[in-house]
Amino acid sequence: MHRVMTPCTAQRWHHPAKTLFRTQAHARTFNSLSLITRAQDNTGSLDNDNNTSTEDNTPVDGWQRTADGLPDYTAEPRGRAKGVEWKLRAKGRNFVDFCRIKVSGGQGGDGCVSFHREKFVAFGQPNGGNGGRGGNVIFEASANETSLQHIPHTGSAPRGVHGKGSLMHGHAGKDLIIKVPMGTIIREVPSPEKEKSAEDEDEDLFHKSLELGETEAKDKEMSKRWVLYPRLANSLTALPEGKVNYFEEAQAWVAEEDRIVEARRAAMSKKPLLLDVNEHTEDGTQFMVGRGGGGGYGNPHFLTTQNRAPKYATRGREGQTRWLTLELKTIADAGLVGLPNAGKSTFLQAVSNAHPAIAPYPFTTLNPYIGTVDYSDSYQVKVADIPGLIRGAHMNIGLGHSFLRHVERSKVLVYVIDIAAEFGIKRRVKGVDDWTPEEDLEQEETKDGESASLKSSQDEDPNAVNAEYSQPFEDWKTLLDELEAYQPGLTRRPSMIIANKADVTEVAPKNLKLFQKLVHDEWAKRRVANSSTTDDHDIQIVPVSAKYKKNIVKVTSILREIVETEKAKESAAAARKEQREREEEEEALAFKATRRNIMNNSSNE
Ligand SMILES: Nc1nc2c(ncn2[C@@H]2O[C@H](COP(=O)(O)OP(=O)(O)OP(=O)(O)O)[C@@H](O)[C@H]2O)c(=O)[nH]1
Ligand SMILES: [Mg+2]
Repeated sequence: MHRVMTPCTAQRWHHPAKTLFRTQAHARTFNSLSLITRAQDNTGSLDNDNNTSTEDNTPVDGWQRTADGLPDYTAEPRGRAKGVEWKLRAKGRNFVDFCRIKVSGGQGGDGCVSFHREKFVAFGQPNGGNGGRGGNVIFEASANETSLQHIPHTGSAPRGVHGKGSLMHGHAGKDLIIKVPMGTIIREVPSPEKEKSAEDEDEDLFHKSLELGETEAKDKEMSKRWVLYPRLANSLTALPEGKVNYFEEAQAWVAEEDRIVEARRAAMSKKPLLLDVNEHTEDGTQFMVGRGGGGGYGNPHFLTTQNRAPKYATRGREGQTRWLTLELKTIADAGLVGLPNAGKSTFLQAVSNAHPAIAPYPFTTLNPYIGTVDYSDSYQVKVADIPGLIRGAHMNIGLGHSFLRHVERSKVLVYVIDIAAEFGIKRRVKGVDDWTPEEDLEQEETKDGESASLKSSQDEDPNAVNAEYSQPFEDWKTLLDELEAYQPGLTRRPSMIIANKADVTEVAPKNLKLFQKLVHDEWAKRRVANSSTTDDHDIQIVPVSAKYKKNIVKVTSILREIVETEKAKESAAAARKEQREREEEEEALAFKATRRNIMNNSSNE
């Protein structure tokens, strides 16, 4: 069975037949209708109302038109350019793989002050119920979620229900369950809201007392923690001489309990929360991230042998509030890495039944996309297609490198190289090549005012074609450099190269030969340099045509081989770790037993 997971936004830019219409039947109807309209337009035999879009040149479907008024599928659709610009401006900050959320557990329900009332029972016992606990905020690992798009900015669980008379306790607030995709890292961050200090609170109280009068302000403050029986406050102020103020006693108890709860909460929040929902996490595992506040006590809680009619109850406690950042690092077996337009999405479409956007302009893919490659024996390999990488991505050029986090967790790196690329000169990237610190220094040293950087660029002719120059090789090196700049050691992962667009027979075979030679030389050099740490694997280069699905099976079988080897290595390492831990535990137990024996023997003597 094919299973494709994709963020919703990634599906936005498809072939028009896929974007505009829900079903293929709709698309077919539209295509046949539009063909009829076009045919009629060309013959000019029909001056109908339907072709207003071609008349006033405003295409209804957003695609640019060719001179003869037909949609130009090779050009970037209108409106999309804006989307790309926005993405480029935001440098990946607006990916749906990072978000911040404020979670707050629900407040506890208030306790109730109530007394039993019955005919001939004038002064019944207190019977106010306790308030219910506030709801918790819970994150649940879900294999069905693929992005953080659905995560709200604030997640507040509902409060507990208040207690009622006749000892009816309020029920607990419902837990708020937020589903998070596998591969999410949850971190607690400091609150951006300014916390009120004790001085600020005093000042607030002072202002309130100016507004309301001192006693009223105090009552209001007290009512934040206490539920008082009507007219209790008056009776407390006019307490006859010699009568004990039980309320003060109750306040002291509650203050002591508050202190303990605060200390426990402070101890718990000392270490900021850090959760990793990774591939070892089971689907449906729940993590409590915002604890609901406890419910308030009803008045029977304050019943003592002396005080038979407590006329106060407490309010529910505030729930726990936390600020969390969620970062999604897609978990895939293989990550496709390549320059824009190399054919990553085309390859993914060829090997899986994913339908990523494919178009001949750069940055077609704006969000990571995952497809599953299915083998005949039901084995599956998850492949992640990420946006194109360009030189300088580590300096946040292009879409930046924020999306590289999606290959960070891939076991295998698959470099997709356009083997038909033929420029002959080094591609210059704005912001990377225009300026270097060395150029600046040279400029300073130049006395005659002529820019040294200009001179140096004149000295070496950029258009000079080097016999050993290979654009695909330069592209591959760019990818390696960018990955290394993002995370040192990333390129040491098991990897393979897809030499895509091998169907372009004019250039591809010639390019491939040189590319293979240069890559093997470079790889050998790197293996020597990193001999202590590099896995001793060679890099395989497979020429394919993703567009025409040629040589795809070879790639998928090599990919499976590498993934299986890696998985076997991982499970062997996990088993070794488990064995070591078990041995350590047994050793510790044996040591304890021996010590106990020695102590027993010495006490017997
Ligand atoms: N001739 C030929 N063209 C190909 C092949 N694979 C992809 N293309 C074309 O290359 C262009 C870019 O393909 P995409 O799959 O969108 O490239 P991408 O690497 O995903 O690009 P970005 O998403 O922008 O990073 C499209 O016009 C494809 O039709 C191939 O094997 N042969
Ligand atoms: Mg793409």
